[in-house]
Amino acid sequence: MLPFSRVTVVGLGLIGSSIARAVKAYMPTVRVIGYDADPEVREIATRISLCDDVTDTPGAAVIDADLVILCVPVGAMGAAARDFAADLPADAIVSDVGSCKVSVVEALAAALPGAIVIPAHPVAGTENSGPEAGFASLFQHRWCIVTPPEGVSGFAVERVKEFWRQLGAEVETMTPAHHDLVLAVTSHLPHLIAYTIVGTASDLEEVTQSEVIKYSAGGFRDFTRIAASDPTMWRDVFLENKEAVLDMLQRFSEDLSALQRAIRWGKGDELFDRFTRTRAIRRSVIEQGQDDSRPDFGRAHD
Ligand SMILES: NC(=O)c1ccc[n+]([C@@H]2O[C@H](COP(=O)([O-])OP(=O)(O)OC[C@H]3O[C@@H](n4cnc5c(N)ncnc54)[C@H](O)[C@@H]3O)[C@@H](O)[C@H]2O)c1
Ligand SMILES: O=C(O)C(=O)C[C@]1(C(=O)O)C=C[C@@H](O)C=C1
Repeated sequence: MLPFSRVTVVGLGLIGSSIARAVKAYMPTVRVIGYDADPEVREIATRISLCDDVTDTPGAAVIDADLVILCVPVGAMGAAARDFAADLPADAIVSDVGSCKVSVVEALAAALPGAIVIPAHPVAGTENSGPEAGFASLFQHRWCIVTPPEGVSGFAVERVKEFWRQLGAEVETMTPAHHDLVLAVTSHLPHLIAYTIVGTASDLEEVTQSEVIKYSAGGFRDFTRIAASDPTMWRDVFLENKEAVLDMLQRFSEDLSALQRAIRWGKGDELFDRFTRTRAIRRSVIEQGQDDSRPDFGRAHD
């Protein structure tokens, strides 16, 4: 059974446009309405028929919705929700896809007092952004973490979970604080490291820009993909998940210093042990089906 029949997507970039495409592909009878603050994005969304309708105001987009999903940068969630608050039907469920949850939960509670808000985070994406970057299969076999507030209706939570299952995701539930800690180490810190290493390489006076490009065949190339991720989105993630990221960064710096010492003092056993442990982690990631390099895994564009 369909959990919703009228879905509104606010923010028609990579994730919003992927949701719109996935709803059309996997729940074809559901009506999808879209809104984006950027008129150029609205124009593209209309031209490529992303939704059944793209409205010029946020209020018109939500007026008869039973699910509204905010797909804007995490620092813009509160403002985007305030823009449609007056027109939101009382029984509509509001959700979001933000990469961190504690600050988004607070922003949405302040912007939409009394509304049913059930946040979620599909742990799936790419380094690209905008309405033309999305694809329907993005969420297939990927995790979607739902962070329901205490006291919210179990039936409403189940509808949001079922929505994500029908888009192909595996659903998990967590508290917002636990989500932010886990994602700080599995997603936010890796992005910070990628932004740093690519910046460091391009700043080296002894190595020319063309050499960085020419010889970036292996590990560095993978870092450049991550470091090409959207600057607005990631600026907001680091500012809004500040405490958890700083906590993980502190641990990372300590571990990096230990490796630095091991290299300086020629402690080969220490390096070997560490690399053996991390190789085992990579192998269990692959065994659990989370290997992005598999051609059949999640990323196949439709
Ligand atoms: N990119 C990823 O890999 C990824 C994965 C999972 C979750 N997320 C989360 O999804 C959200 C969207 O990310 P994205 O990658 O789709 O970004 P994107 O840049 O592709 O799209 C964001 C869209 O939001 C619009 N927007 C900004 N402020 C707005 C407002 N106040 N009202 C209406 N529209 C507004 C922008 O014009 C833009 O079109 C973010 O919260 C991000 O943390 C991203
Ligand atoms: O695959 C990528 O390009 C991503 O960065 C996706 C990724 C991640 O870190 O896994 C990025 C941010 C999200 O909130 C969820 C997914």
